[in-house]
Amino acid sequence: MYKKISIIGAGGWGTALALLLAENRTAVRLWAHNPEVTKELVSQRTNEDYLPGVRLPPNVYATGNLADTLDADLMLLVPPSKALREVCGKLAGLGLPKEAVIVSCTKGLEHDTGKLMSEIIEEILPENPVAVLSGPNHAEEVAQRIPAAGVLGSKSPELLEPLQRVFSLPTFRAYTSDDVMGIQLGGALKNIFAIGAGVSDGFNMGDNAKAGLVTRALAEMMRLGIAMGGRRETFFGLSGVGDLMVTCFSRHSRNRKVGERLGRGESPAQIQESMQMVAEGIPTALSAWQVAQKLGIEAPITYEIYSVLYENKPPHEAMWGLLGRPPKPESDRDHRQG
Ligand SMILES: NC(=O)c1ccc[n+]([C@@H]2O[C@H](COP(=O)([O-])OP(=O)(O)OC[C@H]3O[C@@H](n4cnc5c(N)ncnc54)[C@H](O)[C@@H]3O)[C@@H](O)[C@H]2O)c1
Ligand SMILES: O=P(O)(O)OC[C@H](O)CO
Repeated sequence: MYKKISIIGAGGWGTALALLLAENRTAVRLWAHNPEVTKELVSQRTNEDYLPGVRLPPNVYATGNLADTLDADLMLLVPPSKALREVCGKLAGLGLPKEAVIVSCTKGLEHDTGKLMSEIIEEILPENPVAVLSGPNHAEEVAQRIPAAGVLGSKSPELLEPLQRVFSLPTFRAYTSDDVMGIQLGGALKNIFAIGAGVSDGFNMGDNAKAGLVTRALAEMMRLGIAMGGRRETFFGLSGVGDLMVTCFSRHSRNRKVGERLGRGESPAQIQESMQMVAEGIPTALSAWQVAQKLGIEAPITYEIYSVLYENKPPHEAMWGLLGRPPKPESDRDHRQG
């Protein structure tokens, strides 16, 4: 069992994971990027801006000094995806021991390279064993010990059993998989579709429209995800359809809320300026559209969300763009075409 756990990133998810893993009575170090957050975590034991209503237990030590986190046998990386490369670079520069097992809990796809988080970690910290955690896990519920399930993935099977033991807690059920790409692709791509589901909510379009959109989103997630190296069955699991459902339907989802605000008439710039928390669907829409073009995969929902976010396309035009596509069979004979 891991004895020294460090969590890099004290946003909502990093903080919820600290509360969860502290139940094992293990020492947990929680690193915050923002000095104000560190101050509050240390002095008040709370994180009101990112995860209101929780209190850190005594075995969680908050720090703003990354060097304090290096003495760890298990390190969870939970920064926003756009900061992961920078965080890994800092850990490498500080000499993170190569024995430390790294678990990426971040959901995203890098701009221009199209790399998943595990690929960035392996590039910068090539000697550390790497795993990922994904699934339908809103921090707000996990922190309140409302039951949830997630999936741990690694290419190294020997990592999975000890990780599963650490993450198996009374209110958290951890599954395992060797499809590291598929798990991360589900977790990254669903955020784009949750923005679309939110637009549908913002338009008050009704339950039929949203169910239709989310179902076609699953087909698109699979087309793109399989072309990028994920396995078909993984997209029917917790990190695929499971996370797609929770993010498209939950009142907690930041991505769904971004879409809802777009549907109600706010601009992408207005929304981003007023949002402190990360909505990964915004950067991922650009990365995924870049990848879809490169691989020649038809990705109409991704394209419409990308156009709304990056090309000032009005959301109602995006919606009509999707409804007005040429008729086609429901199942894709050629998985590249939508
Ligand atoms: N919140 C959830 O329910 C949840 C659940 C599963 C996965 N995730 C994923 O976890 C990742 C983090 O999300 P979150 O919800 O914890 O974020 P958040 O929006 O709650 O907080 C973002 C955090 O990132 C920090 N940050 C900003 N710039 C940084 C930088 N350059 N370097 C390091 N840290 C920086 C901020 O200070 C803040 O603490 C995302 O990829 C998200 O998709 C979130
Ligand atoms: O609040 P969101 O939209 O960032 O989603 C958080 C998690 O990824 C849900 O599993």
